[in-house]
Amino acid sequence: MGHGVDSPPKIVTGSHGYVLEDVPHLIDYIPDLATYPNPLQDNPAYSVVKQYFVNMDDTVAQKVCECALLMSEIRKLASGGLTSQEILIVVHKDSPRETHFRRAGPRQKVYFESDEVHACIVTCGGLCPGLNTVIREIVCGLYDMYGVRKILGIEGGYSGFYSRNTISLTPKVVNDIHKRGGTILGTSRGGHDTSKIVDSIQDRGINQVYIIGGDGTQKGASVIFKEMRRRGLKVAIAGIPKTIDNDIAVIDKSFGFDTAVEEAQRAINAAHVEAESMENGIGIVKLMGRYSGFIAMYATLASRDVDCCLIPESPFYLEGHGGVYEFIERRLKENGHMVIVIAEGAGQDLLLSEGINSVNQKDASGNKVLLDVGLWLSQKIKDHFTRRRKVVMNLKYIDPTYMIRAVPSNASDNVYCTLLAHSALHGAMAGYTGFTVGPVNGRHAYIPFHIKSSVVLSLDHQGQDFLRSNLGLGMQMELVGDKDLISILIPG
Ligand SMILES: Nc1ncnc2c1ncn2[C@@H]1O[C@H](COP(=O)(O)OP(=O)(O)O)[C@@H](O)[C@H]1O
Ligand SMILES: O=P(O)(O)OC[C@H]1O[C@](O)(COP(=O)(O)O)[C@@H](O)[C@@H]1O
Repeated sequence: MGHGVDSPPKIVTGSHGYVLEDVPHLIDYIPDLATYPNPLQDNPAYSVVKQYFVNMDDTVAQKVCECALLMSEIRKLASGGLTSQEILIVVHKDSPRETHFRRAGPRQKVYFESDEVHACIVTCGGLCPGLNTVIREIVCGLYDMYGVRKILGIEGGYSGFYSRNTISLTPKVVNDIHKRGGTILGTSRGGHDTSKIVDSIQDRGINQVYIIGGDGTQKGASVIFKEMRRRGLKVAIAGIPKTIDNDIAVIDKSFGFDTAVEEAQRAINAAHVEAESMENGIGIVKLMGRYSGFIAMYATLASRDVDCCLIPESPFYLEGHGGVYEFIERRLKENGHMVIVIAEGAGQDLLLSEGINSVNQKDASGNKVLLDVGLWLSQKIKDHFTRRRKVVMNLKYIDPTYMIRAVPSNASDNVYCTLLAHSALHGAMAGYTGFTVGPVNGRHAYIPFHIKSSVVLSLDHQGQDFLRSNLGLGMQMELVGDKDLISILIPG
């Protein structure tokens, strides 16, 4: 048994350019595994649903818009009873198209007996609203749907596998945790020691590992999976992607993002109240977004109080025609006050060019530590207007980052986390491994690690196109300067 560490990705091709980026399965390296009927079929809740299980050949198209289904094929599928949405998104493996992923969901056969399962859950990296909901739903889903009784919580992220305690998780223990922020398991950066982690999993007899975390975490999960496969262990590794920044291209949305946008409204409201209460009032709010401006942009669009939104994808400048100073001056003249939202990753090049430098500091996981652009911008604006232009202005700076991250997930994220957790555990029970899970065009899919960890979505041009094509509800966008600065004017 066992398999080369560098086994190539499982890619299945079909006619009409169909490509399935498949996920590994335990039988890839342990061929004679027994299968069992899915216990869900005996569950009274499912007995009335005849087509509950996902067909082995169902896959999800990555790009709906590029699907080139012929009308004749659409008619054929429609006559087979599929809805138009299913025709576009869930297709049989023989249908023509580009990249596809295996559709998530419960399978007819499972590769674990209920009392054989010994699962564990770990949360790694930064906090994000919804972590507790995902934990809760993995525990309750395994327990209630599959009759699993042994579920361990690993405390303190990856390093907790070999240096911390574990908690026994039952539906009773996790019952109310979705109402709390953070993660009941604790989390950490750094400390990924593959062989110690895999030893710990092996020594404890764990055979399903649920790993909740961002890009770094999923890279770590991928390495753990490869080592499991090398050792030939019957252990399913399921990743659940977490990023509050919502910057993973392949999935529709990440959990916690909705909550973050909602929570950011409180900071923007406060900035607006402060700004409009004073002569020449300026409220500046820094929001999360290391490499992408999704939170800043969505929070801006949701609020209608924001005049200018600066994101990492669009470089901006301060001085001269088309610069931020000019824009502020005009806005104050027009309206007497203004609100600026800036994503944490925006304008980093400007700080560096001024010699403000973090000596390339990295956090324990190796992520670059960003300079505080919100503080910097606030100071620059104060200096410019009070010293150089002799204008009386009042500036208030709000950085709500950790207040936003620490809240419990909202109702919509709770629903999403529940579905995500269920998709993950159905996949692990069905013997899939080395995958992350997420919605692709509205359908949950199992996505191999190599796809997940390599793509980060940038709003770049898309952001501007998105705004251009979607504004019209009384909002107006203005591109200032060399079409670099995105500013959103929202008539009060
Ligand atoms: N390339 C990598 N290989 C293995 N482990 C990694 C890798 N990158 C990050 N990790 C581990 O993943 C965990 C979380 O990573 P981090 O970057 O802090 O957060 P996030 O998962 O949110 O991106 C840390 O324990 C870190 O050591
Ligand atoms: O202060 P910390 O814990 O290092 O986290 C800060 C980082 O985490 C984030 O909030 C989000 O990270 P994720 O995408 O992994 O959820 C970034 O926007 C930010 O750069």
